[in-house]
Amino acid sequence: MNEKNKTKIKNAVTDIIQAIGDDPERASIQETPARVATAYEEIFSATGKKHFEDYKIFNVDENADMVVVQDIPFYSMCEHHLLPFFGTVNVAYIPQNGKIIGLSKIPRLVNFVARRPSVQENITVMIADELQRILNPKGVAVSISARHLCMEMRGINKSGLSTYTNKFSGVFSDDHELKNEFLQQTRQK
Ligand SMILES: Nc1nc2c(ncn2[C@@H]2O[C@H](COP(=O)(O)OP(=O)(O)OP(=O)(O)O)[C@@H](O)[C@H]2O)c(=O)[nH]1
Ligand SMILES: [Zn+2]
Repeated sequence: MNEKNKTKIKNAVTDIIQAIGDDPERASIQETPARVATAYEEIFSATGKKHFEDYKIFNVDENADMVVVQDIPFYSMCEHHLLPFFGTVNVAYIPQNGKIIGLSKIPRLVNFVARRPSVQENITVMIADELQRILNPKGVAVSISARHLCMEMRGINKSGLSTYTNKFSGVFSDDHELKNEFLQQTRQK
């Protein structure tokens, strides 16, 4: 993020502090607008970026049946209230022609997708679509369990609700046994 946009965030946060009835000059919050700008720079770092680029493809002789990376933590911000939603993601794919990706790149892909204002459904689909684009595997499965603070600390005010979303493509959408194997292995609480 460039300095001009960080300054915009700082000024906006100063206005918000004033509008909620606090004093931006109060000693302990004087640095808050700058802190929020730095935090937003990180939290929203992938805003507007369409494609994940930070990966290498490896070729192996034998195809694994199913590669699963489970319980990947994520944090995002809902695009309706700019409040956090967070939880865990499970990602599976079935390689094609021995094409695989470094395992660490899957949590990196999750971060890439999450670091923008979004909704849970879009994050779920975007992770699946990016993996499909990168590897052209036989199939991709993504499931997300998340808590939404906009439902917990305001509005409906219901604590502890979990929202579950799934996206299946390729063989995972055609083969019910495979889909169930994924869902059983990754069963989310
Ligand atoms: N489908 C979906 N909805 C979401 C997500 N995050 C937040 N929402 C919902 O987005 C909706 C926005 O609805 P609005 O009626 O425009 O906003 P609101 O008046 O603040 O709604 P309440 O939260 O019901 O008070 C709410 O129902 C939220 O619960 C998400 O990831 N997916
Ligand atoms: Zn919300």
